[in-house]
Amino acid sequence: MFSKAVQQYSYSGINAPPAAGKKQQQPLQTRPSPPNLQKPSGTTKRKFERTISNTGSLGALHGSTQFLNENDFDDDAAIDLTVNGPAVTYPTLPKVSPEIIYPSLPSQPTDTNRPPSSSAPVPWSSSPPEHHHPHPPSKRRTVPWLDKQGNDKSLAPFPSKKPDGSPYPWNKTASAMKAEQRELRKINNSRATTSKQGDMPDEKPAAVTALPKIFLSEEQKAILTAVVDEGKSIFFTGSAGTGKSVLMRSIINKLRNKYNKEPDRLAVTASTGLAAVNIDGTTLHSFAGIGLGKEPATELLKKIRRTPKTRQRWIRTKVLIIDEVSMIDGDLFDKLEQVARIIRNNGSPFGGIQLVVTGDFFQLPPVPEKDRAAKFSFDAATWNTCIEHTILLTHVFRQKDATFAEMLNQMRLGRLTPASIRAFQSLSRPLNFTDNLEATELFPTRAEVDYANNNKMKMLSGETMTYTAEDSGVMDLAVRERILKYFMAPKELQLKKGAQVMLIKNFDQNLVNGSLGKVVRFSDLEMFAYSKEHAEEFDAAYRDGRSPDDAQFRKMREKIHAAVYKNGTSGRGKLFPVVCFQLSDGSFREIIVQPEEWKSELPNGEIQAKRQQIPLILAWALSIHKAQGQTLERVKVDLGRVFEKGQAYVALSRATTQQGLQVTRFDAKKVMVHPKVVTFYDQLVSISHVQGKKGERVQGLSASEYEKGSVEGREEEYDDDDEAERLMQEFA
Ligand SMILES: Nc1ncnc2c1ncn2[C@@H]1O[C@H](COP(=O)(O)OP(=O)(O)OP(=O)(O)O)[C@@H](O)[C@H]1O
Ligand SMILES: [Mg+2]
Repeated sequence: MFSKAVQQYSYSGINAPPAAGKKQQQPLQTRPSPPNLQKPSGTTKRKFERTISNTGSLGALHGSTQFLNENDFDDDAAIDLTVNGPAVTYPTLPKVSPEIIYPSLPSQPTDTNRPPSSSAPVPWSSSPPEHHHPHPPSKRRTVPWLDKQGNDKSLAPFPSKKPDGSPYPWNKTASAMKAEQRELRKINNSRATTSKQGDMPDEKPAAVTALPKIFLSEEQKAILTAVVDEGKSIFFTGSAGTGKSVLMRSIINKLRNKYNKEPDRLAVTASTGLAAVNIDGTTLHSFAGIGLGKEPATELLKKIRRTPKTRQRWIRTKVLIIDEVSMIDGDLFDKLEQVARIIRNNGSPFGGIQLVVTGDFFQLPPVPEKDRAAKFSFDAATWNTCIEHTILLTHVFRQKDATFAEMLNQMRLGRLTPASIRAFQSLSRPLNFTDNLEATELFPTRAEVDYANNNKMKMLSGETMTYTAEDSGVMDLAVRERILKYFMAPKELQLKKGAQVMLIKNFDQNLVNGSLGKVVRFSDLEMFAYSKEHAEEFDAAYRDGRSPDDAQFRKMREKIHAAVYKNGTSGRGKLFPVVCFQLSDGSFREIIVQPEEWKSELPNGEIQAKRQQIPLILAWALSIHKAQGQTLERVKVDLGRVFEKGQAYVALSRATTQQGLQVTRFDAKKVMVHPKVVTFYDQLVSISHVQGKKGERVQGLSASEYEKGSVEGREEEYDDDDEAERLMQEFA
């Protein structure tokens, strides 16, 4: 590689600046390196040269000397040049003066019968005789490669066996080599099988924000092409589990690549802070710089114009992503559309910005205004002009069981048949799992969630480990805190051995956001690595139930400690939770969980807030708000508590199977669907196929029943996560 570099750059002579008053030497011609260099016959070989201007006597000395590059002899061919055309004449260098007188060296005895140098060493030295040691050492110096008889050991044949008699690898017979390869293959296979049984590969799986390798369906690919290649403004929707989020992550990845030279051309936003952090984006309010966005568009315009950064953001944006659009109010949509046209001085819909919007209007509705009913985005006056294509994803991935998917779809549309109602009511039986991992219970409010988790933690003995998040971002701490408030990862995470936890980051194909597990111990990385390499020995010493003061086990643990901290470092590394996760295929995997990062980022890359925290939350209980978008193998819902429209469907549609779902107090009246949403989707697809069997009346609500829909007296318990949303929007 170097010779190539030399090849490329060997023409640009490096001329030191001339000494003051001296004329700049003509720089050597810098020429493009010729495509190929041949070694000419008979022409002068020129080495890679570097001329140094002569400054002063030392410089004069140097000046007359052609320094060749230290690697010059690496590969002559790479350096030799074809110097076609007239030989280059070089200016004759000035005579070096004054003459350099070298010190004369003492003459050496010229005795001709001097013994050959290869014979035993003669004590010759360049220092004058008088400097010689009066009593030369009696013992002759030994030369490492000569043996006692003075024979050169390096020429002796290499021993075929190691001192312990075993053959050197290169001296192995073919059959010995084969046996060794068989042995190695056996070890690797056994290691592979143990990892299949759920042991974690040693290295920590780096968490990924995009979902692990998932092959998009034809429907998903068609939307991806329309957005990324054709630049269409698309709204894609579908029932829970139809792959909207997976597709949105793929679209964001592709668009981030497309605009990687101008990242501020792509704005990644979502209606809620939680959904925004899930896609490393920011909230729509924050992107727009409109605060809560309650004022009329003219006021919002003033607000935006007062902040050049925000105005610039509007002008630079080419593609605006909006995830979980169902919570965006229709009036706000219209105001933003008007702002876009005016700020960008562009009369096209949304000021010419390409919109990529997804969500499910049957799930969480817009946060209702105090003084008026919520207005869906599709009710916005400008929705139909801004959205060129609306595409419905129909293939449900989350639920493999078609009957269960149908039940959920009827619930989504508010058209439950009596059979489906009976089926849901039959799911009130308790769930029994043998691996002491309980179902995660979903509650409408955070207070109920904290109460349930804390109760469970109190029942665990053992020490509490507290992990405090490392936060960074905008300087204004109040603003930063408001954003961090809606991060899934908590500021303080308290864990105990035996705690039920949920992974809140995608690690790989099997360990994803939503995977459920139990904390089995706390360990530093060295000890964890040892426990993987010496699983049996470690398990025997540390398995549960081994009383710590049992001498036998104490000895085993001391031996392991000595092996792990062999260089005497008593200082154990930081302790992290070791969690045994249950995978979707029923197997288990044990990993050590280290801190991961979440951030809320503006299109220009400005980090509003960033959090480093262990990617786990307590998972005996979870709020429906936080469960939005999650896929859960084991889930419990008390429908008697649910009061917000769409929440029942959001809660139950997290489950992947009926076996993993427990529903108590199922009441079809709680299934509240806004008739406008039904009409909107009717236009997308005839929903006749979900009508009940001939003559069966399907359960549904009229518009008035829907408006009355919220259960009396429970509004005050609004999930304070939504309060956080409201607050967060204030931040914007
Ligand atoms: N093309 C695909 N191939 C295989 N699995 C997929 C595919 N797309 C999505 N999935 C899986 O289906 C489940 C649901 O996907 P995703 O969360 O994207 O659905 P969603 O429509 O966003 O659901 P929700 O409305 O609840 O947010 C996930 O477990 C995901 O891994
Ligand atoms: Mg989703």
